[in-house]
Amino acid sequence: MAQNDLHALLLTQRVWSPEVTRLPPFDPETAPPTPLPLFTSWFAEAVDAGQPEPHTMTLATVDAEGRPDARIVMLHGADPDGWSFATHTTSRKGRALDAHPYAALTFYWPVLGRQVRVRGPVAAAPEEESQADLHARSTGALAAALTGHQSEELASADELRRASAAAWDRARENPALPAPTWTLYRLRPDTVEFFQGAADRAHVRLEYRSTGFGWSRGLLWP
Ligand SMILES: Cc1cc2nc3c(=O)[nH]c(=O)nc-3n(C[C@H](O)[C@H](O)[C@H](O)COP(=O)(O)O)c2cc1C
Repeated sequence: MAQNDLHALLLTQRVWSPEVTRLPPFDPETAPPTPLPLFTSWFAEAVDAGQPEPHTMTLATVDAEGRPDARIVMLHGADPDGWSFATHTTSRKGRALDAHPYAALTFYWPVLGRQVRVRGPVAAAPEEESQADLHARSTGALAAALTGHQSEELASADELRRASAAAWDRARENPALPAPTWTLYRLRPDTVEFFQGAADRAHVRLEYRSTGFGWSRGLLWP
């Protein structure tokens, strides 16, 4: 596609068209004093509104050289200990988290014009907990974890097909097989920001800030 076509196409695109998006009012005065209940209710509302894959999020990290990177991962849970996700310690993001154990998560739920941003230090869960979390998931999740080598250079698509087929066999034969580098991480938030889009663009941004003992809250200009 020529550059001009792309530019023209971009100009035809809209965010929050009324056919796909409902923009609920959000009064920050009525928000709970801590971010977790609000996240939980916004997540349930995204599910109810038919948001595809609401449990996927962007995980942003910073590597040893101070360079940022970001990719999609799945949310495994959110509770008073933090927001959790799982990956290989040996992957690019795993190595970045080793160098800088601090990350940002971003959720985008366009059916409701909502974004949630969570930032804070990240810690790996104990080995047994990581493996239990993996074994509670699907055979495909275990097969993918057992395939391993995440982020390493791949010589050919054939090599992956063979490794993946062998991993599926092992996962089916032994659903309790450990995937040693697969690790559950928890991000304990310093800040959690809730963004509610508004048709007149006077969007609401409510940021919760951890004080170490509890939470303070404030609005941000959109
Ligand atoms: C919808 C979706 C969900 C994903 N979930 C995960 C996940 O939970 N864990 C994971 O390690 N990679 C997941 N990935 C793959 C990552 O986006 C990424 O390609 C991979 O983890 C390698 O990233 P890295 O090289 O930055 O470490 C997912 C990708 C997509 C598109």
